[in-house]
Amino acid sequence: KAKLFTPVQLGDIALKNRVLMAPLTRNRARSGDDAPYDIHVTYYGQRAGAGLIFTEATQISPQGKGYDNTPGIYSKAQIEGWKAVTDAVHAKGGKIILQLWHVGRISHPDIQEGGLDPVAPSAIAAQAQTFVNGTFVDTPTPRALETSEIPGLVEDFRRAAENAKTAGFDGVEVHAANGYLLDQFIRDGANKRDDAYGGSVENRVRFLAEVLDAVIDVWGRGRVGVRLSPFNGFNGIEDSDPDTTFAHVIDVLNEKGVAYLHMVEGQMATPQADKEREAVARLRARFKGAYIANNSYDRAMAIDEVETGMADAVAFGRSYIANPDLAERLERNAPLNTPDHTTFYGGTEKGYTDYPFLNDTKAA
Ligand SMILES: C=C(C(=O)O)c1ccccc1
Repeated sequence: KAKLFTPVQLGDIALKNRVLMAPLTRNRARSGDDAPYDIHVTYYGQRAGAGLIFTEATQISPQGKGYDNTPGIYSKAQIEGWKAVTDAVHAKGGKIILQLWHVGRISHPDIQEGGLDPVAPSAIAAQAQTFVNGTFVDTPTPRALETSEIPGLVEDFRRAAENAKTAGFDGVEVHAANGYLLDQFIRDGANKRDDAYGGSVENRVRFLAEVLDAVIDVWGRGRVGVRLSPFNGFNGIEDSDPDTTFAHVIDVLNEKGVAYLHMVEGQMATPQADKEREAVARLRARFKGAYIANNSYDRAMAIDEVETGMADAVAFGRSYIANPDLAERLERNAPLNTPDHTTFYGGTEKGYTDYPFLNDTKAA
């Protein structure tokens, strides 16, 4: 049997297989309180065959929200909503961790409490759009955070990590990828600060290091992972020297002893270019923990990536949208449902919980 379909230990978390469900924003949290509800219990429960489920990105505070209907992990209703999700996944023998998210400048005053400007390391607008009140809007110039606000943000991550524990998750992932707040601090295109959180690579990675200290204090290093996207330009983020910048980020992850690194390889939803593949391989070799590969993998690529030891597991996004039983289908080399991209974002059951299982397929 291919190694992809065998168990693996991710820090303190034992996984039954190495076919993981990647974090997927679906914009279906309940309007009004941004809490998960019964359709989320069904959706995640259906996908419990994955070795591990990463939840969709989940904001740590109202300030950390950037899009319509993304879920939070800061209120009682949200914690209760997520508890029903983790109970359903565990009842079916699955494992699930929550992705802790703060969008930073990828937001809009219309979605911020009191209509305030979104916050970021510097007052530099992303060349990006977000989806607010049912329409795409340009992200505005954010307000640069005061140095004195950083400890409060670290506390927001700590509290969210504690709430995730209350909600029954098996661990948490710190979202430091895809041009959101932590990535905005790391990459020099968005961070022009002249205090201890800007300038040198060490300074730009400081905020992530402090967040990891807080989250590891809550969970222990064996149940904390990090999502990175060194070469992804999504949300208008860039760095003048990603190899150097992310080599230092990896050194910090090694120093903190995080359980795993979850890498968005290359550009969003695009197979890697050769130079990106080589750069990712250098970063992967530098990291001392477990490595999860992600981004446009198909069955053959995933089998090979794990067989050669390049990755300990592979996370699938769009394939898991359309195939609740993806792990089983891949192991049996069965046909896959085609994802309907028109229902990726927003709505309710349609395109969310209504994809068929293999054994649902009418006899041919
Ligand atoms: C949370 C996201 C990410 O990490 O890229 C996201 C948000 C909106 C659309 C797609 C993806």
